[in-house]
Amino acid sequence: MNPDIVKERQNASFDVQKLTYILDGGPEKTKRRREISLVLNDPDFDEEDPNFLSRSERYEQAVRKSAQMILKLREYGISDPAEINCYKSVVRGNFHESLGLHYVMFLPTLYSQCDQEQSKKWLPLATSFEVLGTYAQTELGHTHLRGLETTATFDPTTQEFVLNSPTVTSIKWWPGAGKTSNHAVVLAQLYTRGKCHGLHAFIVQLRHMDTHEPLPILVGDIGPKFGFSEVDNGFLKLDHVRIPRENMLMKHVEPDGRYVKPASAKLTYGTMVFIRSLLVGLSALVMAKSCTIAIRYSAVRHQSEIRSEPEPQILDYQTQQYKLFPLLATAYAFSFVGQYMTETYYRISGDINQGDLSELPELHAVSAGLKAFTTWTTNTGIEVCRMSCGGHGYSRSSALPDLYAEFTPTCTYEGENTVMMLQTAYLVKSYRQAKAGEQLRGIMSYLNDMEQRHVRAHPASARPALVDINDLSDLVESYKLRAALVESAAKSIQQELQKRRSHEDAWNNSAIDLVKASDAHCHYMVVKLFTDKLSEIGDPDINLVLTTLAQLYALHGIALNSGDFLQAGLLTVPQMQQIPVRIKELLCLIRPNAVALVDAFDFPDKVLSSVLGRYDGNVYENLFEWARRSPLNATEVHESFHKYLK
Ligand SMILES: CCCCCCCCCC/C=C\CCCCCCCC(=O)SCCNC(=O)CCNC(=O)[C@H](O)C(C)(C)COP(=O)(O)OP(=O)(O)OC[C@H]1O[C@@H](n2cnc3c(N)ncnc32)[C@H](O)[C@@H]1OP(=O)(O)O
Ligand SMILES: Cc1cc2nc3c(=O)[nH]c(=O)nc-3n(C[C@H](O)[C@H](O)[C@H](O)COP(=O)(O)OP(=O)(O)OC[C@H]3O[C@@H](n4cnc5c(N)ncnc54)[C@H](O)[C@@H]3O)c2cc1C
Repeated sequence: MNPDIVKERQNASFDVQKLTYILDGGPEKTKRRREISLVLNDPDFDEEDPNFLSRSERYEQAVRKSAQMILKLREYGISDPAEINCYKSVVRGNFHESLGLHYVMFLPTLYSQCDQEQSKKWLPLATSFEVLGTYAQTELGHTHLRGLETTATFDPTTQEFVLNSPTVTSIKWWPGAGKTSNHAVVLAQLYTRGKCHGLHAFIVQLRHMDTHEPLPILVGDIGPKFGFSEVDNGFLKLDHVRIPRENMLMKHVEPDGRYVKPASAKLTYGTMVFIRSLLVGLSALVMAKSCTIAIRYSAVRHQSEIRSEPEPQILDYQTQQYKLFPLLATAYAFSFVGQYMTETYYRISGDINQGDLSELPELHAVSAGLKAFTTWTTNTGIEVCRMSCGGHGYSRSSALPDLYAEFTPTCTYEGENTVMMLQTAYLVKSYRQAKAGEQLRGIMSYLNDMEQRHVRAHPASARPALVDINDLSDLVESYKLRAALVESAAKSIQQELQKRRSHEDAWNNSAIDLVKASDAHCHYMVVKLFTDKLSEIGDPDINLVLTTLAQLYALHGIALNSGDFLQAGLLTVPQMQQIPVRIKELLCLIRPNAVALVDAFDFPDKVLSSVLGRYDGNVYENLFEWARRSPLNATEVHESFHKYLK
């Protein structure tokens, strides 16, 4: 064990184990997660580092791993969805699996959209992995759902739908598992009796069940990408492909071609809401991994000098702390927001299953906004962690390049982040309702008292100084008032309408304000949920250290967005000048607990897969060993010497 890291652990002021329990949701859950993590000792999962493999080898390795996972899940009797998720995230490490989409999109779509008869047919096939599925929605030319071109035309004479990609731009593009899957959920515009009824989901067989040869359908892999090398993102061109009427999910077409409206057309989009909710938790996980690597490495890396003494640990540099500790605070904040998002998703989708759709718009708005907010923040955070590790952060051995490459598409898939932030129509609507005197419920209820607060952009000098910057509840209150930026967005729309612009143009001309409002709303939610969590934590040592992190999260956010807080008169200039001073004090308070705080995330070394983030801190000898495994070192003299240099 590296002596620096031993010393760090001795300095901790709280019980790491107890904090792990809080993150997991209780000691029983930690125990179970650790039992599941023992699978890492299984020699069947001993794999070569994918960084040393070609794309084709990586794909093959991923398929093998996916198949092994299925067999082992059966062998170990793991069937609870949360436990399957835990098992997979342990085995998957920092990469994706080839059957990922089958689990996260195909199966959930079947579960939520099959009627009884369809469930009876498709669920046994899909859960036994005879049917391997993908989710084909995006097209070469479109992702905006109303603009999708693929058609499904009902033919009552044969009781079939005819699926067609009429143009190049309508070719399905991106669906994972282009080579792996034999079925797809295809999203297409439904036509029956000559009328278009919008987007619906259909199950389409793509490949022969025994030979895996494609049916008369053009299907394949779209080629190498920024990351996602394990995943065969695919293309799919359908040329008048016929499928039985029974393959339309939720069966909205009667045998005579009559269309039966669903309770809400948006239920077809349910799987996206599910994944967006999951991505909030994934952001927390990846931020926590990145911080673990960068903070452990910063504790064992010595460089330069502060005083004329031996080289200090780089974690002692104030600037290093300023780079990493706000991200550490973010990892904790997002962990609690992830827990909230999961609970909210299951609560509201439970109501939806019972026929109560009243909270669907809020679920959509919250999941879209938090997905965008947390993935954007995490994406930039991983890169800060990588840079903070200097040159060794650039090596794939650090895992940080892989974490970045694998995570960055979360900002794009399941709804591009700007587009997701623009799903703030709900915010503006809520604002208008509150202004009209309606009492809002839930997370939007803070808009109820906006009129009394009169939060508007007028001179700070005309306002009382509301905020004690050392008081978390005051900080939550100022974030809440900043979230009233939605008022500016609503006003911008109003002004555009007064200039006789159409509603659509007024919306587009106010889009920057709308995204800002959405961002401020999400930021408020994160600060509030983090603060609320503190009241549940009885252990005084843990409460203290998490309160310090929550304060840092809140103040750092204000420092980054100082213009908003000043403009709205929520803070005075002298208070604003106090914030960097307080932030520096908080960095000093966090410093002795930094390693213990990342230890509490409890990532086994095999899951982190990072030479820099090793628990024992023995970085240098292992870096050397890792480099020696590079395929370029397989021979002492590379063949290129004989071919070109000699
Ligand atoms: C603790 C650790 C946890 C770890 C968990 C790990 C789990 C692993 C996670 C997964 C990881 C890896 C796997 C990765 C696999 C990659 C998957 C990628 C898959 C995809 O990308 S699939 C394709 C996704 N595509 C999109 O998301 C498209 C985005 N676009 C849209 O959604 C829509 O076009 C739109 C922008 C929302 C607009 O829709 P539409 O044209 O219908 O819009 P309207 O303007 O007409 O809106 C009408 C109305 O409907 C409301 N609305 C829109 N969407 C929804 C919805 N989903 N639900 C409810 N309501 C919705 C909208 O607000 C309007 O309301 P209004 O009329 O104004 O009241
Ligand atoms: C790794 C990966 C895996 C994927 N897996 C799948 C899958 O399994 N199945 C599937 O169906 N799809 C999948 N996708 C596709 C993914 O869902 C889309 O890429 C995503 O929805 C974004 O759409 P787009 O690529 O068309 O971007 P575009 O919508 O073309 O975005 C380009 C730019 O235009 C801007 N823009 C677009 N619309 C607006 C607007 N209304 N207002 C303001 N700005 C706008 C965006 O902000 C962005 O800056 C995957 C994508 C990736 C990268």
